[in-house]
Amino acid sequence: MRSAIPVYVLTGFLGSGKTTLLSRVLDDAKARGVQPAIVMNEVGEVNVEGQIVDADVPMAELLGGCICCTSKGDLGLELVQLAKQEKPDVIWIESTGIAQPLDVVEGVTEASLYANLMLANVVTVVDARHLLDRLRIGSGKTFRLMKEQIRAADILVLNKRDLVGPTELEELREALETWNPYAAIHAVARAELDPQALYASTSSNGRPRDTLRQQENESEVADQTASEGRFKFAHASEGHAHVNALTYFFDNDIDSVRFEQFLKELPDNVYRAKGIVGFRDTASLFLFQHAYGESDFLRITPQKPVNRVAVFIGEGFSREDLQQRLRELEA
Ligand SMILES: Nc1nc2c(ncn2[C@@H]2O[C@H](COP(=O)(O)OP(=O)(O)OP(=O)(O)O)[C@@H](O)[C@H]2O)c(=O)[nH]1
Repeated sequence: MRSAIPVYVLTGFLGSGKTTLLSRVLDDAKARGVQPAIVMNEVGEVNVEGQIVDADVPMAELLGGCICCTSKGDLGLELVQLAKQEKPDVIWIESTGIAQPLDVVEGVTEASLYANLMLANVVTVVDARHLLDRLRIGSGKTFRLMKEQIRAADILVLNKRDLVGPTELEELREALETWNPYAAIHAVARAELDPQALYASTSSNGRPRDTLRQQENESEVADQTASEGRFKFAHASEGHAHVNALTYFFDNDIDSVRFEQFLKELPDNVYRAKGIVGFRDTASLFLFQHAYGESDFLRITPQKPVNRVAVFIGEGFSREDLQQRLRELEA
């Protein structure tokens, strides 16, 4: 019998660099002749990056909700279907930036009851700059979720090291080691690391998955504080109550300068924006990314028709205001 298909879970807060890392993983798999399959989960109604992923990589999409609550059952079904139909060598799940990792892990382990697959590593990508800022504040739901994602990891990718200084990087490394003494830490920029490091076996470092699960259960009865070196795991639905998303489809091309200005002026409670836009001053399409105050534009030539669309994810922002401003850009 063929050995079980390893399933890797990629997690990390919104905009930390998960897709950047996944694209390296896919390139590496292609170069080595390994057939991957991916499951991409998005809070918005559209999988922006999924529209430009290589067509020969089987992909399941879970849209309009987070794996760890609204799409949890779907994750199991998609995994079983992918495993049986595509028979890939490896499956990567990119969860939303707001996913509670342990719920995703549970979805995978459940699926392994029905298909020949098994949970391999949980890889958490951490945005160095963002974590540092949250560390300074030292509380809040986002900070708690980041810590949960860090604690659940077998491998930690401390990304965006270009945005912090050496002393700050050391401070972050110490925090990661305190919260998760079991995971290997890779401090990188642009998720630049040898993807083979992600496949390293974790059984040898004795990472106690069961202990982690036990801690989660304990936390339901004990309200622990960060100062005690432990913290409370929020229940998934509570953790998401504050998150909202807007998906906006453009009917028209827009002006590039005004759009850049619009991104710069996005309110602080919009953590993440991404999409595909057409600009009036050029015939090309662009994939845009906006995370934690920084924007990127990449000219794309999709091999299939794509939507002109923008997705915004944040906490308690006014969807109506944003929609109005987007309509003005189209006028
Ligand atoms: N400065 C800097 N920017 C980075 C780095 N890595 C990724 N980015 C940028 O950060 C933005 C978000 O990267 P993604 O890889 O899309 O992040 P993600 O975690 O997949 O985002 P979501 O799926 O929306 O949660 C993009 O604009 C990237 O180009 C890095 O190391 N340094």
